Amino acid sequence: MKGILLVNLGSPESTKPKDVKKYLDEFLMDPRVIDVPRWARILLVRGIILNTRPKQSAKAYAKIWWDEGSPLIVLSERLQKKVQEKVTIPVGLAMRYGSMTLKKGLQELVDQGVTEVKTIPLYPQFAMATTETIDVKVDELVAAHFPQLKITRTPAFYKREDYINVLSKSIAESLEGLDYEHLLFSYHGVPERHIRKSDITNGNCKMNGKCCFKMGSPQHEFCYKHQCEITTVNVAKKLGLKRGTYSTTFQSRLGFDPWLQPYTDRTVERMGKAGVKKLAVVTPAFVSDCLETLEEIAMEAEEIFHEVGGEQFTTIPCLNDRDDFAQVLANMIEEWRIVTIETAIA
Ligand SMILES: C=CC1=C(C)c2cc3[nH]c(cc4nc(cc5[nH]c(cc1n2)c(C)c5CCC(=O)O)C(CCC(=O)O)=C4C)c(C)c3C=C
Ligand SMILES: [Fe+2]
Ligand SMILES: [Fe+2]
Repeated sequence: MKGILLVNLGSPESTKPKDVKKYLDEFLMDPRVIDVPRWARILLVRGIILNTRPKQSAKAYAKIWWDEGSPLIVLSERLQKKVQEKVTIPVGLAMRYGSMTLKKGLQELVDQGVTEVKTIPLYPQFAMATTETIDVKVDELVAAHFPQLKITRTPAFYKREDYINVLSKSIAESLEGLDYEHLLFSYHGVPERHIRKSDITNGNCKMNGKCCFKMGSPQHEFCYKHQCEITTVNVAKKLGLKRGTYSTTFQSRLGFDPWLQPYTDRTVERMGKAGVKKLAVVTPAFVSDCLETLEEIAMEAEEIFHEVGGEQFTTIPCLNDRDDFAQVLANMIEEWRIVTIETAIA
């Protein structure tokens, strides 16, 4: 029997600094997130970051936490339920970090009689720190604990027409009747080094703003920057946005290395200073609202904008458990089910 495992990032168990520290330790010690030699990662993460960040992040989490728990987890669970209602095979949910482990997620499917699993990372764009780390961890778990289990990976879905339609519709709904001057597409950033490492053509991506807009290049299957830029282009096309009324930025940088630019916080500040009064922000790298959207954008970025003279700041919700987004995932599942049936018949 076939089954599905939806996978998201995960959150701390609670907003207590000790739980945030445990979560950040697992997350940041992942070599696909902080991609330096292990000794350097230990020094950086356990020697420096974890001494101060957990307290600071715990305060931020406390501002966005819900009675039911982490918004990211609660929203992922609601999405899983909706997807399950639309398909006939079991749909599980796991997190890459934290207590809802991939191992538990796979085990729950196996316990229901599943022998073939399609993993669906809940990230529209591929990144080494998201999709790749899930794929690699699943392979490790299968080799160690589920040798009979057949796994099918799911490529990033940023250019699927149904996804772009739903993302565009959600933006249009949020902006309906709203007067705004500029729409910012703010994606989670990654260090530029990650883009170079994922470049299967060895150095084709120059990150100079031109190569990532070209179509049909093999490296783009793994180029996070390309996939973010093209998500913006496709949505802008779908919504008929005029040039100059929208732009792409990258948020949440950590550390001192160069990350993808332009940075969201600096852009928001620059726009406010340049006289933009009404700004809207959408965050398409996140499927579920989380710390990075509810706090970093809807609170911090909004505050920056107001401080420099901005008047109206609108944060557009993520796709979360929208019915039409659950349908996009159900479409992906159904396509896989049908292709595998057809292959078996042939
Ligand atoms: C598109 C998705 C994400 C990418 C790419 C990504 C890369 C990345 N993140 C960090 C460091 C942190 N991220 C944190 C929170 C966080 N990150 C994502 C998604 C991506 N990260 C989400 C959905 C969240 C929110 C989780 C939640 O519980 O709500 C954090 C923790 C919070 C904080 O202390 O600021 C850190 C740290 C790196 C280093 C990185 C790429 C290398
Ligand atoms: Fe992150
Ligand atoms: Fe590029």
